[in-house]
Amino acid sequence: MCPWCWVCPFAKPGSHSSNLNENSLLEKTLTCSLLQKLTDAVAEGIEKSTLPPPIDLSGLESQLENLSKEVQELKLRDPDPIILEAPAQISSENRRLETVPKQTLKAPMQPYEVYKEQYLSQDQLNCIADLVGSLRDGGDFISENGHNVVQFGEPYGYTGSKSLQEFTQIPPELSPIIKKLTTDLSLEHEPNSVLINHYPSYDRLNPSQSHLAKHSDDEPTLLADSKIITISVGSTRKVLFEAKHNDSEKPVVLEPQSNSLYVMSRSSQNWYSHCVLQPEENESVEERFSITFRTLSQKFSRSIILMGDSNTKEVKFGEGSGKVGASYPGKREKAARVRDINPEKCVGYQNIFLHCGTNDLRCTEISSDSQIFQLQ
Ligand SMILES: O=C(O)CCC(=O)C(=O)O
Ligand SMILES: [Fe+2]
Repeated sequence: MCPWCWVCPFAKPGSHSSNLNENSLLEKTLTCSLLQKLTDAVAEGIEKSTLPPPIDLSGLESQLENLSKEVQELKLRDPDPIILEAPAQISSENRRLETVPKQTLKAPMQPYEVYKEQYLSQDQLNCIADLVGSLRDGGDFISENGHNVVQFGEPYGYTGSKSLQEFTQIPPELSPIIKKLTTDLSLEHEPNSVLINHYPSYDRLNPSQSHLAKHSDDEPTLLADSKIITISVGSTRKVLFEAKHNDSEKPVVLEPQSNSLYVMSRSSQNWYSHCVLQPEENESVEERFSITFRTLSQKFSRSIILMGDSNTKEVKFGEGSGKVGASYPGKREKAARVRDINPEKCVGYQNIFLHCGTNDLRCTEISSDSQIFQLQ
């Protein structure tokens, strides 16, 4: 690839636009050397001036040296390295370099936060069962890897999705359910996207594909602080949740009964994957429908979280004048110092801005302006 622009696959031609960049680079280099000369002159001036003797920084220097040593040791101390398969010619000494740190992050939450049986009234359940039955009979479902799907509302684009990515009206039968979910679960955002999964009946004589592959609902269009809600109708299946960063955490199995509800948070998707298991060979199960509700915004794929000290407080997210957010939805999280930054708060945002350092750089030993000159 072109080493000047890293885009075109050709060697640099004479008229390449990067010539322009090179010229400005040259100018900047000249400016830099001028600046360096100025800096040196100022430094020399300060040295010759009659300021009081400079503060002794040797203590600070040795502290820094110790800190560097500690960091170095910490890097080398790898309690249980995983040795990657090394080619035969690599000596055992070099194999130490071929290690990757073992990931044992503990999830700060459960894979799902609510499971409730007998959720809908009998009338509501009948109404939903009629709806999914008529969608199935009307040929509305499309076949995806292991099961069938139909989507309504904001289109949910995920890996392997075969649905048309266009808005379709949510069936009116689902509106009271969406209202009920929003109230019962005190949702911050009303779900605006419905994906119905159909898992066909299965038995040994009539075996069928009736499963959903391992995945996480972590698409960038899902609002970071939203929920993914599933209502089950029909026969039960096993939903398996597995921790993504901790092999020693036991998988969790949920068998959602007909007319049950389970709720996952958007953040739990970064810690757990889930799948619907294919029935066992000797099992005999009827069909199951899962009606899943999500809150999506196409703009959210440009979402921002801004973490920082009081200097960032004027940045207001949301719609309307003076607000960032019409195009770049997101939020500001206060983090006065580096240690206040909570990485878990960043989950689900596509752009993370950290504005920090000014409070951490505060130097309590400096009591007057004149002392500032002494810190070269
Ligand atoms: O059917 C279920 O319970 C799970 C559905 C699911 O994971 C999904 O639609 O993303
Ligand atoms: Fe899912």
